[in-house]
Amino acid sequence: MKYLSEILNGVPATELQGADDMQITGIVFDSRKVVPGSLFVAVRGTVVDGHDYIEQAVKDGAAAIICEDLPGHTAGEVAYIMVANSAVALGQMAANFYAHPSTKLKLVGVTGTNGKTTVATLLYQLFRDMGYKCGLLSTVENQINGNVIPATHTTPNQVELNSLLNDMVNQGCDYCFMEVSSHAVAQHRIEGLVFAGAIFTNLTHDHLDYHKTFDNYLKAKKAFFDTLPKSAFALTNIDDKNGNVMLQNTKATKKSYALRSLADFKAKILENQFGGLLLQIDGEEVWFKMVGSFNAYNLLAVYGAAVLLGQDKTKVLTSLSKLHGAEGRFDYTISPNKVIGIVDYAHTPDAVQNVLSTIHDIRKGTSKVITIIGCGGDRDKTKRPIMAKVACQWSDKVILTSDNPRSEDPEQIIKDMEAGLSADDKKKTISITNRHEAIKTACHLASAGDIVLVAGKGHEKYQEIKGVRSHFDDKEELLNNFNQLAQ
Ligand SMILES: CC(=O)N[C@H]1[C@@H](OP(=O)(O)OP(=O)(O)OC[C@H]2O[C@@H](n3ccc(=O)[nH]c3=O)[C@H](O)[C@@H]2O)O[C@H](CO)[C@@H](O)[C@@H]1O[C@H](C)C(=O)N[C@@H](C)C(=O)N[C@H](CCC(=O)O)C(=O)O
Ligand SMILES: Nc1ncnc2c1ncn2[C@@H]1O[C@H](COP(=O)(O)OP(=O)(O)OP(=O)(O)O)[C@@H](O)[C@H]1O
Ligand SMILES: N[C@H](CCC[C@H](N)C(=O)O)C(=O)O
Ligand SMILES: [Mg+2]
Repeated sequence: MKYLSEILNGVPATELQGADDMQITGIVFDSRKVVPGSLFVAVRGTVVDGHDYIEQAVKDGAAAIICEDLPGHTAGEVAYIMVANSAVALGQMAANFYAHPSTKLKLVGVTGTNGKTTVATLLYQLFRDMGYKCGLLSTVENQINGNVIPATHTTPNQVELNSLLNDMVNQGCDYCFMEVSSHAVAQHRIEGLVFAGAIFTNLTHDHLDYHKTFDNYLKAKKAFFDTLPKSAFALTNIDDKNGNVMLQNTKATKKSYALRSLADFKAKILENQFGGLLLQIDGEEVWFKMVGSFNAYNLLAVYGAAVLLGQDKTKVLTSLSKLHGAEGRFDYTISPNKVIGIVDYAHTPDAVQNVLSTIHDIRKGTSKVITIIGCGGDRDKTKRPIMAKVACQWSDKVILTSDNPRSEDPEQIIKDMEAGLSADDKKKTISITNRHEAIKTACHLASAGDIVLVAGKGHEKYQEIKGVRSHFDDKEELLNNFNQLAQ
């Protein structure tokens, strides 16, 4: 319980109707979750407008309403507070409600198209290995000192975020490492948080369904850096063509990392093989368990952030060299028949290209690469033909299949992918809508030494078809097929 006046502290309200000395049981932005005493925040969404549910919220006992426009009919006993942007106010109020937990630990956010989960997870594992209490907010899962709290989003909403940070503070965490998705920035989910540092990984094609243009997508990422405080660090990948843009208007201390350009943190790849990466970082030669040049960037970002957080360089490198990163990222296994299976979360054109070029660089001369790939439904349609094309460019055989068609027709998604293929590409492509059958077929086609890449779902444990999620696990499917073929 908190007084409404405390929750409204620092929130620029344009108009207040009613009293602000009432007690609030909780902040909700979904009318279906209103209970007596709730503060209901009407947010304009991508599907509906929360303002249309104000009356329902009042009927269900909401004590106060935050809105951008006053409803035509207002109830006398309810307080109505008008703000310029409800989502912004929601962030500020959630931070007030939980007494600003982000200021009671060191909060580091990671943004970029690819690598967020990997970098945030490595930082979490690293700092725990170095003896700190830590929290993690990621696509795969949220964690507090090793306890798992399931995640529904890459970046939680304003209320959940502050509630989780508050739990971390209560459990003595020194650090929280979190992913900051572009959706989260655009929807103001991080409003009201105070960051100790921000990391930019890269920016390539994704989410144009939501942001409409690449420029809007870039601006969403940049907005995160623009709002950092002076006390924070802003660490950017200067090899990325938009790396510098992130630093343009930030008040934070500007730092960079790179493999190719001049930077504050530099690394060089000495060896890249299935066993891991040998990197020269800051003059030290170190073996890491992570595979692929893209992971050299991730490791370097983690190293740079750890040093900027005041950690000892040698201690960081020693710990980091033992870590495996996040589940379902370049996760490889060798079958009894000597086929190499790789499960990876590549679901953007750039990630597919990175993972396949890594496989290309480190495979043995005669091995064939068989790629199983699909594209998500209700997501950016423009990446579909490109992902299929990239998969064909870098594979000997490609099986197009389903990856969470959601509300869309899976066959149509595959057709959208096929549209990117030339006649030659089509010769090495098969389309099998059922992902289980697609993985089975790939395993049957593979011989000793060949590589089967199952792309796009990584750690996910479900397949969502027509809004229904059923259990599905790429790694499990791969292992079952490998074992059956060995009998
Ligand atoms: C496109 C998108 O990002 N949508 C998010 C958004 O929902 P929305 O704008 O569609 O909401 P809406 O349905 O229009 O409703 C508007 C408002 O009315 C309210 N409402 C609605 C119905 C009702 O009966 N009563 C009521 O009060 C809703 O609670 C909401 O506040 O705000 C919701 C609350 O925070 C999110 O749960 C929801 O995430 C959806 C489920 C989603 O799938 N998001 C994905 C795309 C996403 O956010 N992904 C990124 C990662 C992407 C990446 O980097 O790869 C993430 O951070 O997870
Ligand atoms: N630094 C990187 N550059 C390019 N590709 C990468 C990089 N790191 C990882 N990838 C590729 O992207 C995939 C997703 O990685 P990861 O889960 O770390 O990214 P993410 O940014 O968290 O993704 P999401 O937006 O879905 O949360 C990996 O499985 C790999 O194929
Ligand atoms: N965070 C990404 C994950 C995509 C993963 C892929 N398996 C899919 O379902 O499209 C998104 O929600 O767009
Ligand atoms: Mg992620």
